[in-house]
Amino acid sequence: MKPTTYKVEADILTHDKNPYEMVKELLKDSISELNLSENIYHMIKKPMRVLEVSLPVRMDNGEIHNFTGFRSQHLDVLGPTKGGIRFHPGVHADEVKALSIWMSLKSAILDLPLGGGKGGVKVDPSRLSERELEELSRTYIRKITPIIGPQKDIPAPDVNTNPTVMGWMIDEYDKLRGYNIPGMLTGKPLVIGGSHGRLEATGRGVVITIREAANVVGVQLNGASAALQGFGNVGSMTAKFLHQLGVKVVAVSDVNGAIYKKDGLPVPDLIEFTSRGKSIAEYRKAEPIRHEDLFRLPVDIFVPAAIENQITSETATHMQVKIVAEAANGPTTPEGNRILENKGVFIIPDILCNAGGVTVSYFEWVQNEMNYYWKEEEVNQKLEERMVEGFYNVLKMRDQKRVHMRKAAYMVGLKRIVEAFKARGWVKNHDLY
Ligand SMILES: NC(=O)C1=CN([C@@H]2O[C@H](COP(=O)(O)OP(=O)(O)OC[C@H]3O[C@@H](n4cnc5c(N)ncnc54)[C@H](O)[C@@H]3O)[C@@H](O)[C@H]2O)C=CC1
Ligand SMILES: O=C(O)CCC(=O)C(=O)O
Repeated sequence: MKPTTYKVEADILTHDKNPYEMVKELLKDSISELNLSENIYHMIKKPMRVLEVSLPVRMDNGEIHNFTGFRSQHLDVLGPTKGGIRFHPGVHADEVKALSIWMSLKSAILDLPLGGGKGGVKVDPSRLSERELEELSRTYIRKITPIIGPQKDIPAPDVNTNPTVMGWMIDEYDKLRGYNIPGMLTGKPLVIGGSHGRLEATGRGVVITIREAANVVGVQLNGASAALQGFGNVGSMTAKFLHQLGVKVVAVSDVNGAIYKKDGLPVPDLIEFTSRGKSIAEYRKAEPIRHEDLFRLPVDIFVPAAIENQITSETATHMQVKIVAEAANGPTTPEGNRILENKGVFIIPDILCNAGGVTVSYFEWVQNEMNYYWKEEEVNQKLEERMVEGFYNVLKMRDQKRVHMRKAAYMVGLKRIVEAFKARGWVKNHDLY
């Protein structure tokens, strides 16, 4: 029976797990490592604009439920702000603020002419009918229309949103504007201006960074083992490309359960299974394990591909891995990070690791703007070049400054942003040191 109340989880905002507090600490540290003044921290710590919207939706039972949504636009010094929209019960203002800051850094590391934005609606979409979901998606885009646009702020998919949702959203925007504006959001279905390769892009980019990290660490990928948390767009595509490189994906999970197979899961079969709307917990060709066991497996590569705050002081203590590839945004708490760094784990930080998504979104937007479309090989080749260049820019910073990969990634992103501040005259030389 359909629930008639739409109660969502309480905010879990202890200070050390609040992603906005986490990202501010990291910004402060990295700015000081670059010997830049606190002026830069003060300019960058707050999003330039955060909009909160009320989203009344008539539910199938006739009642009106008023959901809450947000859009945070962090910084447009490098170009229009850009970033996904998530539908999740845990969405809150500080989460979208942090996610928008990560988007600014991500685009800066990959040398994209974009700033950072992010949006979200506090909702459990699994409780909505398709009609309710469509109405919510259209209502959300109407409410944020005054602040978005192809030269202002360009949304895209994130957790629990996908090309179908993007299709409804762009249709609503086009109706309001009176003509079609394909570059207004990315991650669209191909037939209405999406890009080849966008669906796979984040996972493909994650695996490019894993391949390069494996070279640095000395892990032979053919025959190596991996465990993944989350099997949605990013997790499943990461599994697919790891499998293609000969990596044994021994364990995966989703929100409902986790499974294990010592000799490696049949990844293509699992992707086919979950694409039919089934959950990992229902897959019978592998052994069910507990969520927490996923973190205890001795594997070469661990990929968090779900939500924030999963690698914590509790879980990191048990991890026995060589590489952590942060496919999710903000999956590691500061304490979890310290534990992994002390163990000598090579961490590919989120703002580098998962940047393939926004990179191909940028390519989609470019194709929309010129109204000329590339073949998939061209998109993938351009993605490969950007990811490899981003990876080695961060590695170089790590080696020059003798810092860990996360701080190095922040430093690469911040350096570019500060250059843009200078170029626009937002800061003068005396503000910098
Ligand atoms: N979709 C994209 O292009 C990009 C996504 N990301 C990040 O990647 C992560 C995953 O995003 P998507 O794959 O797009 O979302 P999705 O909605 O397609 O999949 C999320 C997956 O995580 C699972 N999950 C949620 N909570 C979990 C938990 N507590 N334990 C285990 N599994 C859990 C869900 O069941 C689902 O399998 C997010 O952090 C997102 O911000 C980052 C860059 C781009
Ligand atoms: O594709 C995009 O524009 C944004 C993807 C995103 O939300 C992310 O990288 O976290």
